[in-house]
Amino acid sequence: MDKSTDKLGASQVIFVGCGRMGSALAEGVVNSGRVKGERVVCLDADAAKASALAKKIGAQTQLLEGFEGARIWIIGVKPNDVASVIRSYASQFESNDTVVSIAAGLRLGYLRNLLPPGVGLVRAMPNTPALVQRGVTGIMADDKEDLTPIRALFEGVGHVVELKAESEFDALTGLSGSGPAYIFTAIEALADGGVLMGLSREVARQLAVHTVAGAAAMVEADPSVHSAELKDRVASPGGTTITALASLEANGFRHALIEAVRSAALQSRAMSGEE
Ligand SMILES: NC(=O)C1=CN([C@@H]2O[C@H](COP(=O)(O)OP(=O)(O)OC[C@H]3O[C@@H](n4cnc5c(N)ncnc54)[C@H](OP(=O)(O)O)[C@@H]3O)[C@@H](O)[C@H]2O)C=CC1
Ligand SMILES: O=C(O)[C@@H]1CCC=N1
Repeated sequence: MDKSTDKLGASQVIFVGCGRMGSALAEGVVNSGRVKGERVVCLDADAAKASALAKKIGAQTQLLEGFEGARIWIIGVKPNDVASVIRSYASQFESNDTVVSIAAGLRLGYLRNLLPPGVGLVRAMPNTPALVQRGVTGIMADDKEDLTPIRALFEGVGHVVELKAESEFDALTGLSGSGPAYIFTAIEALADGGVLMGLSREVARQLAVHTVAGAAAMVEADPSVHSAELKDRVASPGGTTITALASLEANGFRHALIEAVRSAALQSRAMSGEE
């Protein structure tokens, strides 16, 4: 274990809000082995939801008593609930603690005003593939917060990108935060196409998911090869692929994806109160 994972492993990680993103992170973090289940606490307005998750991952449902190490609070409630949740825990935050907000649209300045002085603050935007350790998370510290253990936590569940300007969170949210939903829709539509052309649903699903995973793995394997080159290698002159690519262009495929990222980013910006 290196120093960064050491520091994380010695921490208590508290998930406030164990919904879709909070539970994916909690499960991914424990499965990564970087934090032991016994050091993880699951809290939710719905106690049964927190208990079920805690049971699944060997975590706790109450803060660890007498714990003197650093504590990382992951605030995983809806953006509209973040202020009231932070206020309700404010008296329990200590100077060794770091609060991590994963809420879309909420700026560090807004969050800082909710916290008692001396408490660390980090903004993060993960995505749900964290559940299977294939997430990607943007992180940024407020002030001079030590990002080492937070980086280690999110690296346990995938790739981490450290942002330098907070305005980049809007674009990152539109691309990777919301992005899994675009790809799930693409997988569903590809499978639908296969079913339309006579495949069984299960065979079509397998073909769609492995095609997307395989193409992504190729792009990941060699960053020096542009994805356009990989696309060209599939398209034979006068063949099936170029015929399909022409159809995608005619139907605004690229434009649809660009606009998806842009509109989600603009929504993230609007949620921050900036237009
Ligand atoms: N879903 C995603 O892919 C991503 C989400 N995010 C961010 O993560 C956050 C959560 O989103 P998501 O997981 O989708 O939402 P969910 O509604 O699935 O989860 C939020 C959870 O918080 C619980 N909750 C509400 N109030 C409190 C409270 N006072 N104390 C403790 N728990 C509470 C909710 O309980 P109940 O349902 O009973 O109200 C629910 O279980 C949002 O801020 C979102 O912007 C970030 C990246 C990706
Ligand atoms: O849809 C949302 O607002 C959240 C943030 C990114 C993904 N889900």
